Amino acid sequence: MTSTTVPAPAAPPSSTPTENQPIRIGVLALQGAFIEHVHLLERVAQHLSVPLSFPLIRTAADLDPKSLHGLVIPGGESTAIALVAERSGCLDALRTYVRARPTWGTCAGLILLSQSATHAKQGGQQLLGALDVSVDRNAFGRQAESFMAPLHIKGITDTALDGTHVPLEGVFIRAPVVTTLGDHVDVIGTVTGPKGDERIVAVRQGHLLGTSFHPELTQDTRVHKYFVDMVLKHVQAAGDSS
Ligand SMILES: NC(=O)CC[C@H](N)C(=O)O
Repeated sequence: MTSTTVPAPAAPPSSTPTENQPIRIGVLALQGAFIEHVHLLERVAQHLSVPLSFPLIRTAADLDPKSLHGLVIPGGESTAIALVAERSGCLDALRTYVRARPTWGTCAGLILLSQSATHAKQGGQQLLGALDVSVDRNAFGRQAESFMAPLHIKGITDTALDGTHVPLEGVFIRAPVVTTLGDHVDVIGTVTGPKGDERIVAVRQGHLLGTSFHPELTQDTRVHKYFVDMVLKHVQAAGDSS
């Protein structure tokens, strides 16, 4: 496993029970835009006093819930990620992991986390099934119909320190939308699509986060900070950093 560690800057001791052990947030690196997530997470880590590391996750052994505190499943192609996961023998470990620890799926990652997906390939597409939603894959059309749109996400400030309004920039590339929701799923973001209709593009279900856009392709670290905070709170609540 490749690992990137960002040393914590000299700062007052944190209340997080890390005992100098880094909190490890993995990025699934089977296919897709994984390294971009590592870069944004590293930028978030530079502003925190807690030591964090961001291992690239490729095997079942990498997915030990005792030593991996959170996981990002990147965008890419959900069928390809599922296929590689199956062939490399980590699909079941992923299924177990995402039920236990904070996991954020972006775009293809959201599709993988969900319980069902339309436009799944004939013969079925392997999903992790932890997030109680159905998604419509490629709901906005093909690659050429990719678009950017301003977004507001519940729980993420869109007011800058000087009081100006700075919405997140949503990058949608062959993006899915959430079409049905289980009782425990909160809608935290919608977007007005190119055809003027309001679509669900960000959801939260306890320790799971799903976004159909790509914050890792922008310079804005707010969604990554939101997820890091989710992981830190989960570690604190569980007292399981060792
Ligand atoms: N940018 C993306 O991750 C696209 C996901 C793609 N629509 C899929 O089905 O996997």
